[in-house]
Amino acid sequence: MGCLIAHRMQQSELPSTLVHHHQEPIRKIVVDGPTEAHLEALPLHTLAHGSIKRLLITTKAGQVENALALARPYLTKGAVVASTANGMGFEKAAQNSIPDHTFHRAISTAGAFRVSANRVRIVSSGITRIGRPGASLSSPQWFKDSLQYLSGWQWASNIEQAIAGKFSINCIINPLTAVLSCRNGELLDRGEAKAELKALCEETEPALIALGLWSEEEDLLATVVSVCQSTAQNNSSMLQDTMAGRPTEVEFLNGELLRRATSLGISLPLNSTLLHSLR
Ligand SMILES: NC(=O)C1=CN([C@@H]2O[C@H](COP(=O)(O)OP(=O)(O)OC[C@H]3O[C@@H](n4cnc5c(N)ncnc54)[C@H](OP(=O)(O)O)[C@@H]3O)[C@@H](O)[C@H]2O)C=CC1
Ligand SMILES: CC(C)(CO)C(=O)C(=O)O
Repeated sequence: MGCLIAHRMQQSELPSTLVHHHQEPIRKIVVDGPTEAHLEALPLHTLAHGSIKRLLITTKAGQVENALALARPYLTKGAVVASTANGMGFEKAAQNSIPDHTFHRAISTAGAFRVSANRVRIVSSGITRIGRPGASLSSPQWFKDSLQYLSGWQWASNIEQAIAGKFSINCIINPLTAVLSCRNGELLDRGEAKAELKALCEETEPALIALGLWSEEEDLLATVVSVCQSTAQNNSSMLQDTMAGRPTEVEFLNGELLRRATSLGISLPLNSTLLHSLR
């Protein structure tokens, strides 16, 4: 995600620096998109303390807190910080690691994945909504000066809605594709997968509604089916993580859903089984 955004900023001639948490610079990252491009990533420690005015953190949900703690000395007073991570349940810890700064969320339908250590493939640039949870502000000046120039980027005065919508869909597609080891589209093509998809939606939708994360007017199964169709060839991010032996974001999806549902006395056995098999 970091390379996708850095690439888009480079194309739009918006000044940006791609920074990573390792010791040495990466001189050449190849970005495969409609055209091939190259990026360079600098180690965070080579920047001057107090020099970052705007920071987009593009780690997985479980790494946001640690990445922010590393970045904190490099932020200017009043710096704007945003995370592109999916899922829920990491926001409080993230905000606590940068008490003097405001934490934003960016929710994206983009698709990019690492083909190898220094090669990234962009599948789609998608739509990215960014906003400040808990504050319904109109588009701030820093957004108008920068990210507004990236096509597909929008200011969201109600970012919670975008977070909840993506969370709900990811709670269904991601664990099922990871456990069944199939592409998103195969959830619809394989009979037993389709039955599991339907059963998981039936269990999850009332809990999401009770938690205020999904609207009664929307049909979760129909929405999920439509996302599976439009991303049929994708390996979901959770399947990519299990295939690469990386930790998944399941704790911030089904894990967080189960914690919230339990607090309302709702039990979700299918979600619980998926969580335990992916932990
Ligand atoms: N990829 C996509 O198309 C989309 C991704 N997202 C979301 O964006 C987030 C990032 O996804 P994605 O880019 O695919 O994930 P990746 O795992 O590909 O990249 C995460 C990056 O974070 C780095 N990292 C890990 N730990 C730390 C740390 N403690 N401090 C600083 N950097 C760290 C990793 O470096 P290293 O591996 O070297 O440790 C890696 O470069 C996820 O939450 C994902 O769900 C949302 C929409 C689309
Ligand atoms: C929508 C979906 C399932 C697309 O692959 C996704 O967001 C992910 O893989 O994390």
